[in-house]
Amino acid sequence: MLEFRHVTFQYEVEDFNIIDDLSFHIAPGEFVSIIGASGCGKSTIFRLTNQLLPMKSGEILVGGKDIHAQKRYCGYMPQKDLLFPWRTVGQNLRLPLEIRGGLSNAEMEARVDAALAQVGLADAKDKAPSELSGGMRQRAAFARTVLTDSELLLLDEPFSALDFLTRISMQEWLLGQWEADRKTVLFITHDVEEAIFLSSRVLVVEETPIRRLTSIEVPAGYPRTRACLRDPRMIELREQLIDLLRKRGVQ
Ligand SMILES: Nc1ncnc2c1ncn2[C@@H]1O[C@H](COP(=O)(O)OP(=O)(O)OP(=O)(O)O)[C@@H](O)[C@H]1O
Repeated sequence: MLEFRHVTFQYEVEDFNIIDDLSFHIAPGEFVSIIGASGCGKSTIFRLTNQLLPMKSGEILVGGKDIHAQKRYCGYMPQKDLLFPWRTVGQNLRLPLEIRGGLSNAEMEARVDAALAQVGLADAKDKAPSELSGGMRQRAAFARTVLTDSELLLLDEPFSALDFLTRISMQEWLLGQWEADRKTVLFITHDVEEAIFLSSRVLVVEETPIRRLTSIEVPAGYPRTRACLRDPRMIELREQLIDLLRKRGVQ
């Protein structure tokens, strides 16, 4: 679904390639987390994938095709929900449909209503984003990301600003969504436990410049509950990942 082929990228103000000849591959329907120390370049991988940044060399393929030959091939959810405060929740969700065009008003409303119902926000359609809790705003932002109709979702620390309990319930909620429609998810997080609870595979950034990602399989199947975190193999993996990150520096 997503393939980096020898991708190199340098920020203009820097004198080195932060991404240096990087190759990796994500299969369709996988849920893969990327973990690594703060500032190591995780979000840069997303910004290259969605063409917010231009690569120096290499190729990025989505669904087997070069990204430059495609539009709307990925949905992107940044760390902050970025709902537009002057639009209602429903109007925020309409945005990707308006940008895409080709749908009647009634069709757009029907899609927005279905998406809101799916994330448990049917009653929030006419509210302002400021009237929602943090968890509700993240669910609305996720619904808007899904309405891009992309098979590939890039979620950049979507729950980092939430309190502990809301975060746990959002993780469970996201797993349920993913188990239902099996889109390909690439998920950046600082939280090792969050990574292993959600993912089938974890990609670890062990060094900057990023030349490779260390891929580690998570020894748990789906459907999954938090009980899996008590499995000795999961506990061992959590400690192994923490050690890997510590080797590189403070998280
Ligand atoms: N526009 C920019 N120009 C120059 N340097 C940048 C730019 N954006 C990010 N950087 C630098 O590139 C490095 C990687 O940034 P990036 O946001 O990809 O890291 P990250 O791993 O996602 O960090 P975090 O986990 O803290 O969000 C950082 O050192 C950052 O200072």
